[in-house]
Formats: sequence, structure tokens, C-alpha cells
Amino acid sequence: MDRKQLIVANWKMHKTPAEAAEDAAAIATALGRLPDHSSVALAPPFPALVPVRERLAQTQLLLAAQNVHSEAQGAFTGEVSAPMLKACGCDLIIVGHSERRAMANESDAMVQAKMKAAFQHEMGVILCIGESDSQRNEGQTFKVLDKQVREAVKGLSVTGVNSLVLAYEPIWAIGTGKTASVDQVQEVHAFLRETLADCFQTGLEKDLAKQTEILYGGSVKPSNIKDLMSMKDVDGALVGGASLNPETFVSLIRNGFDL
Ligand SMILES: O=C[C@H](O)COP(=O)(O)O
Repeated sequence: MDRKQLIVANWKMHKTPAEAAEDAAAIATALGRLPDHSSVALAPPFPALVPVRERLAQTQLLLAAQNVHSEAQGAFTGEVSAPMLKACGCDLIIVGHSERRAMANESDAMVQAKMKAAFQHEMGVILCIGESDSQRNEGQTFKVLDKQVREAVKGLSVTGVNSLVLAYEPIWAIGTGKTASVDQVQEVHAFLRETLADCFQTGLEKDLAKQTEILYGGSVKPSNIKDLMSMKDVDGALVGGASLNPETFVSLIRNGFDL
């Protein structure tokens, strides 16, 4: 079984619902039919989820949320739950983005609880992990990533593993224009694949772990996506800045998927 390719637009806190819907329609129209093994997902801000879903009906594009709360309901002002996101038509949820870990103090335990909530409500998870500049300079990269992965997937069921995508996003490469070199990315992705296999040591789970898509994120552009995706363990990308303009994002996808 070959792994799929996936390119995800993370629009972060950009675009009104109307702008997001218009851009989603433009992207879907420009792309047309995608090859069977290639997927594209759009992650607009919460208020744009439903309008974007409506524009993506009858297309192959997937809808992703940028965050979720671990509880299904309750007195959590400003939060959004997994059943709510499911009802908005989400296929995937981004969990543990470094911006949330930094701004909202999300711990590995919180990240794990959010993942479980997503899986319980039958959505896939894009689990973001990555080291900071100082952690890389201090030679802590693999230790940091190992902990982030193990803490997040602890106790996950086979169904969970099956719907998990990893996104390696070195914090020093996010929005900085500084992309990790293809060799740095391949080295980390190979390590992450081994770590996952080690986390799921038994039978079916071990096989599923080998099939997990691992995306790279951090200043991915139309000009560098092809080289990144030519690496053996790079299955796609999580794209911020270069996903905001529909034309740029479509050309990034065409280059990445070789369309
Ligand atoms: O989620 C996306 C990442 O944070 C990468 O953002 P960027 O492509 O603007 O560097």
C-alpha cells in the first residue's frame, strides 16, 4: 500500500468567510480532478468553515479546522468542539501547531486529548511537531521530536493511527523564509517514521504506522516544493504564507504533485 500525498493550506487568521469561500472555489476550479493518490485540504478560520465546505461540495478538496477543544461541550468560552467541527463538515483537524503551543500554552497532554476528541468524532488529525532554533542549535532536535510524538500517540487505537498525519514544522522555518534543507527534512522524517513504528510495535498497528503521511511545513513555496517532495519520506506539505494567494497555492500544488 503506497502512502498518499497531501498538501494542506493553513490560512491561520486570514480571510473573511466570503474571501475564504471565493478563494476555495478558485482553487478547486483551477485544480480540477486530482490524481487518486493526491489530496489537497484547506484550513480556513472557524467562521469560514461552513461557507468553504459549501464551495467544496462536489470537489475532492478536504476541509480542515485549525484547532479543537478536547471536551465535547461545556463552559469553555471561545472554544470549539470536535462534534461542532464534524457538523461543519470538517475532514481533518490541525492539532498542536507551534503557534498554539506557544500562544495558548498547549502541552503534549492537551495535544493528545485534542487528538482523541478528533478521532472519536471520526476526523483525521494533522499533528504538528517541531523544534525551536535554540533546541536545534543545542542538538536537541531528535529528543524534542521524540517526546512530542510519543506523548501525542500514547494509547492511540488502530483507528486513530489510521487517521493520523504528522507535520514536521521546525519553528525556525515558519514564516521566516528560511526553509530547512531537503537533507535536514529527510533526516527528520525518516526518524519520525521509525519513532512511530516503535510506538506501535504490534501487528497491524506497526503496519499502519509505516503508512502514516509525514508532511513538511515551514516556508514552503512553489519554488521549493518539488525538491522537498522528491525526498523518500516527505509525503506533502503544510503551507502557511504561500497558500494565501489562490494562484500561488495552485502552482505550488501543481509543482508538488507534478501535474
Ligand atoms: O501551518 C503552516 C506553517 O506554520 C508554515 O507557515 P509558512 O508556510 O508561512 O512558513
